[in-house]
This record gives sequence, structure tokens and C-alpha cells, in this order.
Amino acid sequence: MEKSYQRQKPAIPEGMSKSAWKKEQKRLRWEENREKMREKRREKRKALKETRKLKNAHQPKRDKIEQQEAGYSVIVDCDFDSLMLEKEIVSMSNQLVTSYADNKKYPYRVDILVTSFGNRMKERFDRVLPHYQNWKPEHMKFTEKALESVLPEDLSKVVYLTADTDEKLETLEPGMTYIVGGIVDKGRHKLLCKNKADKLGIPTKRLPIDEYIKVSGRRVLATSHVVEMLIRKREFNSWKDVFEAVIPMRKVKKPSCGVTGDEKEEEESSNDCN
Ligand SMILES: C[S@@+](CC[C@H](N)C(=O)[O-])C[C@H]1O[C@@H](n2cnc3c(N)ncnc32)[C@H](O)[C@@H]1O
Repeated sequence: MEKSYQRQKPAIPEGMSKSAWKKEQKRLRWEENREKMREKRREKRKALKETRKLKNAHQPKRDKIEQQEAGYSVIVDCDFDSLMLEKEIVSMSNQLVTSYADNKKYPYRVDILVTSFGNRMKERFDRVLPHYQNWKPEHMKFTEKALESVLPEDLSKVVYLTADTDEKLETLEPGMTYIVGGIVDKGRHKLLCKNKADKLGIPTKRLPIDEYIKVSGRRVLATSHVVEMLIRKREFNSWKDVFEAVIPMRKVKKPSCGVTGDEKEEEESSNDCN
């Protein structure tokens, strides 16, 4: 007996061979399927568009954020090209890109001037990141001039930041310029910036990290982290909030664990920390 659920095949039209008929059936099925697939794709695209629209509606437009000036300036002193390995030049260049992006995205921006911008660092930018030539000067400027030739006459208006001093940086003052060393050295060149600042007669100060937050390992942070702190201090006001927002989690000591073997790991693996 023929089973009722079996699909009835259409009869082969008269005069058509069986193989031609099979081919024709296959073509029809494919046509039918193609239309369904098209419809599915259309729906998927529509849904994706809707999701993006919703997402964008809840996100502040990055370039359209109403920024205000923090009122103080930052110099990134890049006079250390010859002291860095090639991969450290790459890391330092990437940090400058990060600082530029940070200075665009937060509510307050600072004047950032990169001094001694030349040699391998500039070569890398020219070769790999040539669009930096179109960067907006209100977010970052570059000069081949050395720090010495852009300093104001009144050196009480500048501070060279370094972890190698006991003087604490308590507040950021309008009209001041804060200098950050633009170097990745993994702790090879201790006192480098402190000695340079002393030689130039520039006061030095350290970030008051230990006063507000428990960290493990060295207190030497990456240039881009220090620049980000200077940018965000105006927004947060409190150092504690700034440190908690910017210092990498693995550097922050959990209350129960004390200083651990992380200290060694810090020295060896913290590419982003110095
Ligand atoms: C990776 S560190 C460079 C370390 C380098 N050996 C030196 O002599 O400063 C990059 C720069 O970030 C700033 N910096 C890092 N940690 C700091 C801290 N705890 N306090 C103040 N400035 C700091 C300094 O300007 C420093 O030159």
C-alpha cells in the first residue's frame, strides 16, 4: 500500500526525458531556495542596522564630545631615542598614539607637546603612522626641538615628573607645565629623568601613589599612564579615583595577598608599565 505521507512527485511532462525533468526540478528547487536565502539575508541586515542604531544612540559621539581645557600643559620629553631597543621604540610610539586618543576622548584635554621628536621615533611615525601629520594640534603637537629650548624662563612653572624623588605632586595648577619622560626602559636607566631635571634646574615631583592606593611592584608607570592621569585628574579631582581608574589591575595589591612574586613578574613582563 502507498504510504499517505510520501510526497507525490509531479508527473514527467510528455516528451521530456527523465534526466531533463530531474534537472528542471533541481533548478526549480534552487530558485526557490535562493529567494528564501535572499529574504533571510535581508532580514539579518535589517536587524543588524537596528541594533547598531540603538547602540549608537546610547554612546557619546567620540569626536563630538564637548571638551574643555584643563588649564595646564604636558610635555612628553622624547630625548631618549638612543637608549631604547627597537621594540621599545615601537612601544613608546604606541604610547603616544594612546595619549593622543586619551586626550581626545575625556571631558578635559591638556596641551601636549612632544619634544625631541626625531630619529627612530619620527621614522616609525612617518613609516607606520603617517596619519599623525593630520592630528589636531589641540590634542598633540610635535617638535624636533629639545626640552631645554621650549622651557619658560620661570622654571617654577614647570615640574618634571619622576618616581625617583620624595617630593609629592599634590595638586595640578593652572598655567603649569608637567613634563613626563618619553621612554620605555624596563628599569635599566634609574634616575635618568631625575638627573636630567636636576641638571636643567627643573623641580621634580612624584605621583602620590602610596598615599592613596596599595600597589605591588615598582611605582614606575608607563608614560601613557602618567599622561592619562594628568588628563583625567581635572575630571576626577581626587588622586585616588584617578589611580583606581588608570593603574593596571595587576599592579593593585589586593588586601589579603601582600606583595607577592608579582614583583618579579612586574620587572620582566610589564610592557605597558615601563
Ligand atoms: C617608564 S617611566 C621612565 C623611567 C625612567 N627610568 C626615568 O628615569 O624616569 C616614564 C615616565 O613616566 C613618569 N613616571 C612614571 N612613574 C612615575 C611616578 N611614580 N611618579 C611620577 N612620574 C612617573 C616619569 O616622567 C617617567 O620618566
